[in-house]
Amino acid sequence: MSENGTFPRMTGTEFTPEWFENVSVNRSAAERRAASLPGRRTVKKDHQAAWLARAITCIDLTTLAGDDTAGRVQRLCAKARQPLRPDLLAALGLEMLTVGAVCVYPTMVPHAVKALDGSGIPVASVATGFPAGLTPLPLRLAEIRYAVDQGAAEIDIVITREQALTGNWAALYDEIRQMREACGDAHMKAILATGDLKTLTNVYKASMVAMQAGADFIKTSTGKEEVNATLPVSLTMVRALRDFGDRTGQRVGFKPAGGLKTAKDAMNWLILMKEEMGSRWCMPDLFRIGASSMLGDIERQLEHHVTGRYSAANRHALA
Ligand SMILES: O=C[C@H](O)COP(=O)(O)O
Repeated sequence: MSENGTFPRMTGTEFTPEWFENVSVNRSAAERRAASLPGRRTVKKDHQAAWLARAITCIDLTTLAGDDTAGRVQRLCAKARQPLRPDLLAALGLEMLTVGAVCVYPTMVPHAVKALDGSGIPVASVATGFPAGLTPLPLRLAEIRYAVDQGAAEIDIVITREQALTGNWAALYDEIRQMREACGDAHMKAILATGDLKTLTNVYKASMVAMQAGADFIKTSTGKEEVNATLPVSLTMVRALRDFGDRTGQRVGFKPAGGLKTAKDAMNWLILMKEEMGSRWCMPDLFRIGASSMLGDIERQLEHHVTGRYSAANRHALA
């Protein structure tokens, strides 16, 4: 949440290709900078438990599987309400901790809304023909409206990769703008599916177009591409959102997602955000981690911090 206690919606800008058309991202420089991040001491070791607790508050706890059921979603929501065992929470000196959101497919939204009632945890829904985004645009827009009607407060849309791959940036802008309208008051996260975009230059340009079209967050991946969230891609997107913020004063959030499974991943991405954007971007209104199976490892690491022992991984099996 922002300082005034609300989640401000982004307005975006007119389509402004001058802000990105001549940009070229140097891959080896991005890779070098990304490789240096995990070793940095930005987040001190002594404070790691606090940072891991912070990471939990930024997780979009996710299930996006073909065999999802109401029961699985209910169990996930119970975990979202109480992501850490009460004894660990108490040992860390925390009274309460919840995840950032629960992220599900559209038909699972009503189950999640019901299970999270009264918790203040928002339900996020993927939409727009997730993960490929290749259903006709009117159907993709209708899917957004359906999910919002069912109670989703956040919508994770996917972009049409073809428009990025062919440099049809105006068409990409128009499409995302329509999705933005369809979201109404719901927050929109734009998934770029960066593993499909071939170059970091495309990643930068697609990020800029999504933000101009009014995305509240830019998100790396669906979790279904061959390559999902990586640090060089994330660095490129974060630089784009920093440039966008410098030009417009708008604060867009960032969501890495896909293949992030460990407490170490959480720390690496928090270090990236802190180094590139400052502590303000390490809060759930501006940073989320999309993950179906990271929470268990964070819980294990926090248990080790508190008790000096690791318990078996299957004690923290869910999420
Ligand atoms: O949006 C979140 C991702 O789909 C989660 O991907 P994951 O299952 O690899 O954690």
